[in-house]
Amino acid sequence: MATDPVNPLEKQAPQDGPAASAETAPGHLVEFDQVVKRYGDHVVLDNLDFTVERGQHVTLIGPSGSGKTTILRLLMTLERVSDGVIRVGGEPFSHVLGADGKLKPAGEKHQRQIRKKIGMVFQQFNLFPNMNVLQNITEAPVNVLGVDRAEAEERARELLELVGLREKVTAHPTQLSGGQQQRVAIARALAMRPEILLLDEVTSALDPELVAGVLDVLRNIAHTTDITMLCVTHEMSFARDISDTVLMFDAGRVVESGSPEQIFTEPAHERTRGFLSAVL
Ligand SMILES: Nc1ncnc2c1ncn2[C@@H]1O[C@H](COP(=O)(O)OP(=O)(O)OP(=O)(O)O)[C@@H](O)[C@H]1O
Repeated sequence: MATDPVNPLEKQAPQDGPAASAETAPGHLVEFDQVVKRYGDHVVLDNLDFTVERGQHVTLIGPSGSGKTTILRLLMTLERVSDGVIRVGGEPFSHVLGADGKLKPAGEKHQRQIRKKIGMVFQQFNLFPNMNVLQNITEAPVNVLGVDRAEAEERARELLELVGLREKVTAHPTQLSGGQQQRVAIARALAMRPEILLLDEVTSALDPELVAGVLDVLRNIAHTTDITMLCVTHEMSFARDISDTVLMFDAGRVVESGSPEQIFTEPAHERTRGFLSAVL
């Protein structure tokens, strides 16, 4: 499919299977419904409720250990809920509906199907060291989604343009700076045409002088595409720029949520005020 070279994310190709039906599914794109995550006796997420709407940019802020990364890891099925239900596109993600009408923990296959809607960029870029930039970006679309190679390469080039690395098509990861590698990782996540992009402290592992370039790329994506974003960041000015909603976490719960203006200018909760005064 031909895509607009300036904004390759604007037109999302229809996907196979459940993902296609989720395109039209009513309601929240992501829903955490009374989600509990425990490690032994340690309650990391405590009856957590929140929703993300299609096209919304939601940022999770809060002190270290408050559970932000765990939320993204649950969505990537790197962890399982201890209790409660996560829904994506209206479908239970962590559970399936049994013949008896009751929800039971979902199997790997169900989770993999729904996970196709989700792309994630981690702190560490984790590019394949033996592949060049183009191969890194096209590997999963071709081998996981079965996209035609020529089509995947055309899209990869458009995405490289979007992240400002058009001239690095044949470079290998070791020939790139950390910031450039992270921009390739962003392109790689977008190449899967996710409905939701998860960003987990994507600049934390970068040298300070490389942070701005990566954040500018993400600002551009946030402002010029309609992709849904769920972002964990310690970069407060970035959170302010891209978010529709900011969720302030403490001890596995949302203590306050609101627009960036509300949260950063007039935080209502004492815990938010304390956190912001420490980090701003
Ligand atoms: N595999 C694990 N086993 C035991 N405890 C864990 C595990 N993973 C995370 N935790 C604990 O869960 C809590 C929440 O961790 P999480 O990484 O979600 O916090 P966070 O808010 O993202 O913190 P940070 O801002 O430092 O990344 C922490 O107390 C952490 O030690």
